Amino acid sequence: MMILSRLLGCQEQLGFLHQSKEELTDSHPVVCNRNILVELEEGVGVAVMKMKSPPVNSLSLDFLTEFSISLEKLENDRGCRGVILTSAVPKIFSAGLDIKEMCGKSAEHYAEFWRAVQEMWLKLYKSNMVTIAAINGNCPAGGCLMAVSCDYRIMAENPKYSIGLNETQLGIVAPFWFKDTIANTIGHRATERSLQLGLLYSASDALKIGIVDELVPEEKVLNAAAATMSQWLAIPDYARQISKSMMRKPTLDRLLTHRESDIQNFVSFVTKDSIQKSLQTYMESLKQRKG
Ligand SMILES: CC/C=C\C/C=C\C/C=C\C=C\CC(=O)SCCNC(=O)CCNC(=O)[C@H](O)C(C)(C)COP(=O)(O)OP(=O)(O)OC[C@H]1O[C@@H](n2cnc3c(N)ncnc32)[C@H](O)[C@@H]1OP(=O)(O)O
Repeated sequence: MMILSRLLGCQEQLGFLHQSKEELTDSHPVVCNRNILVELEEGVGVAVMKMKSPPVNSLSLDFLTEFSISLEKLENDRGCRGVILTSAVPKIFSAGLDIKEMCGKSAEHYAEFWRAVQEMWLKLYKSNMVTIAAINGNCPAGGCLMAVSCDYRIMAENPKYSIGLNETQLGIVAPFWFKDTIANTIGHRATERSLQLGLLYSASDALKIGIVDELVPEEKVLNAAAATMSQWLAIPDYARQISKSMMRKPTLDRLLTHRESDIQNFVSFVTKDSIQKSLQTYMESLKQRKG
């Protein structure tokens, strides 16, 4: 019930009611949501989802809810066959889960938050559409999860950007389905090293290890994503979708089977004093780094 009311509440915030005439053209209907801009190029059947939640596109409960609703709308739109996921915030793809959602809140809040994280991943990982991440900035932790849940990743070749699952550096543990998703991308051994050490890879190392598929100059990331999209869309949808599902279903089923216990694990993990302390110390270190 709480989730339903949040979804309904969010649908109003989503701004379907607030579109101006300038934002709606025949060829590029744009939906300006609070955190995500969705632009559907109808003739081509491709939507661009631009995350625009400054300063760092952190994945708050509101953001995740909006993301899942937006993706579901595209999934149900027969005119949309592909999605390019990118960022409208300079230098940042996404800073991952919003740490503020995991600090000093109630157990009920943590459970609701974690269900929204699961939902985002389930929707993205099982999408029937072709999904391409156009990674135009830093991409740690939950940001990396989003990227590796797509079918293909193109990253800006900027030595300042990094990508990876750095959870252990915060004193927390990536859950099994984060681990499964990255292992499906880079293999078991590389995942073991990557997770234990909480490695963040430079763009060039990310290409070498296979977290990303291609590097291009920053200003070409979106064009490169569009070019790759047209190659993938040249394959008949039905055959491609069944192949995708064959590869991903066991991983999806594992979370679906253990969804409630995963939420309980998260809540009991994150409510530990030691974990709260680690997260607070990490947030303070982010603030101090600035100064
Ligand atoms: C046994 C197991 C059972 C169950 C599983 C249990 C647990 C699993 C739990 C959790 C899994 C979590 C996955 C995650 O995604 S955790 C998030 C990890 N993210 C990070 O480590 C990234 C942190 N951020 C950065 O490194 C940088 O901000 C940056 C490189 C992304 C950008 O650098 P900038 O210099 O451009 O910006 P900053 O000045 O650092 O930041 C601006 C502003 O934003 C705040 N902020 C940054 N990241 C976050 C975040 N992830 N959440 C909330 N807020 C964030 C930062 O503090 C600054 O705020 P102020 O302006 O100072 O207020």
